[in-house]
This record gives sequence, structure tokens and C-alpha cells, in this order.
Amino acid sequence: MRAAMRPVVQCGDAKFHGAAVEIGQSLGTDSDDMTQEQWGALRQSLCDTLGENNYKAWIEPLHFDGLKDGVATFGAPTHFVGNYVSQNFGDAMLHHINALNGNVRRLNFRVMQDAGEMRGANESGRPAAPAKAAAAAQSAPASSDLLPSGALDQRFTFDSFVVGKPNALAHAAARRVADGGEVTFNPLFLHGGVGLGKTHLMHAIAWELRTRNPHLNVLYLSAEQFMYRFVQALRDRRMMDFKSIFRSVDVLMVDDVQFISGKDSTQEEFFHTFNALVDQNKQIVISADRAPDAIKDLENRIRSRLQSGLVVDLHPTDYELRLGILQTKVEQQRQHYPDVEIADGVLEFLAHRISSNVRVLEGALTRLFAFASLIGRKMDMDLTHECLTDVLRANERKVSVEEIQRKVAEHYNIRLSDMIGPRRTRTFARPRQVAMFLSKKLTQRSLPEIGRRFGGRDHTTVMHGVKRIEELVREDGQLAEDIELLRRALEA
Ligand SMILES: Nc1ncnc2c1ncn2[C@@H]1O[C@H](COP(=O)(O)OP(=O)(O)OP(=O)(O)O)[C@@H](O)[C@H]1O
Repeated sequence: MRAAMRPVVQCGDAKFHGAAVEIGQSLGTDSDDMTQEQWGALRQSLCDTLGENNYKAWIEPLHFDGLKDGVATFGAPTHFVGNYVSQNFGDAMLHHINALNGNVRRLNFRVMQDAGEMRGANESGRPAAPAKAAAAAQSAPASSDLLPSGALDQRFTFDSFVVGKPNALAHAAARRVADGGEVTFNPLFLHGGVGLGKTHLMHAIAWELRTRNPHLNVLYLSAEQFMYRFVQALRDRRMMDFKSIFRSVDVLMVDDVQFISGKDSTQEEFFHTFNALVDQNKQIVISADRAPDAIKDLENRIRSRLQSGLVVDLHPTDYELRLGILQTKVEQQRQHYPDVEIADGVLEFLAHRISSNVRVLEGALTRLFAFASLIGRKMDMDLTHECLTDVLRANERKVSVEEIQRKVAEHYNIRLSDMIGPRRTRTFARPRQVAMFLSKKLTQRSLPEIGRRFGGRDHTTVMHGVKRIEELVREDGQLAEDIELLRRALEA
């Protein structure tokens, strides 16, 4: 069955002449064919549902091939468009198709074969998809199961990324890549410890590039997904498809590349993909939990390739950055919990105490908001301690008695030997008691253990020293302040 007329789709104020739909052209037809009118109606309802911009950018370039055995197949100008539509509008399309024709179980997207086919799908005068997209689809059609994109998190944008000293360089480099201008450093290699924002920055680059140019073929995936697709292609004897997909991207982003260490065949394929893209001047962005030279079991030629662009380190966060991130995350949480009140000092306390990684910090804040909202309490220090006992304990900095002795001796300007020596004049006794008090508060040591570290003193001497300081801080503001300063310095 062939289409006799072209549907006209009315979207907002604009009217679009629909594509020359040739139903059943590619797949053959059978009794579950959709009619041309139904395709027109489908486009109309998608336009109404998704809005004019989405319709023009994503739906209009599609070519409806036909419906066979409950599978509706569409031609898309690039892998990226097919993948994006499938991920973002697939459910809506299925819903609307089934409202018209209840036989559809699944949607399938394939890459259109040539520019002629793309023009056919794009009669509205908008330029056909770039020639490279056609080139990408040169060989056998790559079906959507080999489209390997990792999902992008909508929250991970440049707007929500807080910049501070430890990540300023990584942020600037990511911004430069996201501008999509000339490829100046290739690859951009971002590395840093757990939860410091590598994935966030990569997603931000991908969002920005896609926003600037929706037809740019940006492929983001983890090294694990790369290996999985590679193994799948080997198993299914579809290496040509695999190579064609990976070598036709405009920007390749591979997260957690340390995953391929020790995996020889995956490294080999990664190396060839990498070279092919660099030769075409295509941008590559890589992340790992360590610098290329620290990744074990990596072939030297790959290591040196990874080092050949710009290698940037995301340093551990500092207090200011953590506080900034918390303030940003509070704004996000407010959307879910508008009524939760936060007492002064709570965010500062969290930024001070939870320094392991941003993911833990974020998790602590989310838990506090949920807790405060559920039991209808203000988010204050009491609630924070109640709710985050485990997190705070896990983040406790392990301070040693020796460190405390050194710090206190420095503060009171006495020698370390006098701190643990026998002299009992106040000049030495008071700092010693302060150090004992801090040892009791900041370490897990028992009184006898502390005593042993103070020149073999008895545990009752330590107990007396701790009690004395507890009494004194109630009346002596200066001493209380000194102790607080020392505690912060030791925990920092
Ligand atoms: N500078 C920042 N501004 C805002 N959010 C941040 C920042 N750094 C990290 N985060 C947040 O911390 C969480 C963890 O970040 P991300 O997943 O990017 O870390 P990662 O470095 O990729 O960690 P991993 O090594 O575990 O993969 C995310 O929710 C992210 O939004």
C-alpha cells in the first residue's frame, strides 16, 4: 500500500507538510498496516503533546517505514536522533500509536541509508541531516540494540555544577569542549577520586553540545558499556556495525576508563576507535579514577594516547566548595520539601564534617530533608546528629594522641617533651590536661591507653585532667575558644 497524499500537521501556529510517507516501503506489509491518515494523526498528536520545538527537532525528520508483526519501524537521520527519540519520546509514541492502532507492541529505529531517503522524510525544507550521518550509515543498517548510549542525568548540567579551587581547571576545560569550537586538546582526560564530579562534568558537556546542536552525534557511555557492546558485536558477528557506529560519532565520551585495564581485546578495539576518531579530528572525553600513568594493566600505546591531550585532575573538595555545593543542593531539595526549616550552622557543620566525597555529602543532606519533613522538625544540630550518626562516625577523622600532643604543645608554645614529661607547673600541666581532654574526646583510646602515651601516667590522672578541663571551660571563655580552635584544626 502506498501513500496517496501527504498529511498536513498543524503545530502551534505553524503548518508542516508531513513527509512523503510510504507505508510498508521497507518492511513489507501485512494486515496490521497503519494507514497514511493514521500516521498523519499520530504526527499531529505528537506535535500537540511534545510541543512545536520537539516536534520539529525530533519527530519531523523521522521516516515511518511500516508496521509488521506489532513492530513499528522508523528511519532516523542519525544514530543519535533515533536513540534520543527512542529514549525520550518512545513511550509517548507507543501510547499514541496504540490509541490509533492497538496492534503495536514495540518501536524500532534504524538509520536511514542515504541522503535521498532523508530528503524523503524531510519535505519541510529544513536541511537534510549532515552528509556524515549518511556516511555513518553506509554499511549494513545498525539496529537500535547496538546504539550504545548511556543515559544522561538531567540534573548534571553546568548550571548545577559548583566551581571552586579544586575543580576550576577541570570545569574550564569541560566548558571549552562544550563550546564545540575547534578541537584544541584531544582527548580531554578528567580524573579524580570517587564522587568528585567527573560524571557530572561529562554529562554537562554532553547536554551543552546537544543543546547547541541537536544533530551532533554525541555518544556518552561507560567503559563497561563499551566492553559490553563490543562483546555483543563479536558474539553476533556484527563487528562492522560496531565499528561503523563508534567511528561515526562526532564526540565520544567514555566514563570510568580504568575499567578496561587488564581487558586486552577491549583495549585493542578501544585503541582503534580512539585513533580513528582522533584522525578525523573528532573530540574525545575520557574520565577515570586516576591519571593514565597510574592505571595498571593498560597497554603503553593506550596510556600514551590518553596522555596526549589535556589531563586534568579534580582535587578533593575543600570546605568552601563543599559549602557551595550544599547550598546549591538545598535549592534543589526545596522543590520537594518547601517547608523544611534549616537552623544556622547546620550546612557549615556538614561541610566541615563530611569531607569524604560529594555523593556522601549529598546523600546526608537528602536524608536530613526527608527526615525533617517526615517528622515535622526543624533541621537543627540535634536532628543532624540523630539522623546522621553513621555518616558522621564514618567521616570522623582519625586523630592520634600524638598528633593532639603536638598540636597542643605548639599552641601553648611548649616543647613536646614537656607535654609528656614530669614537670607539674601550671605552664605545662594545663596544656597537658587540655591534650588529655582532647584525646578523650577525639580518639577511641581508653583512659589507661591515654595515660601510657603521657609518659606512663595513671588513668586516674587522665580522668582528673579531663574533668578539670570540663569544669574550666564552663567558666573560662578563652580556654573554651582555644579548645574549639584546636579541635577544628585537628579534625580538618
Ligand atoms: N562541583 C560539584 N557541584 C555540584 N555537584 C557536584 C559537584 N561535584 C560532585 N557533585 C555531585 O556529586 C555526586 C557525585 O558526582 P559524580 O557522579 O560526577 O562523581 P564521579 O567523580 O563521577 O564519581 P565516581 O568516581 O564514583 O564515578 C553527583 O550527584 C554530583 O552532582
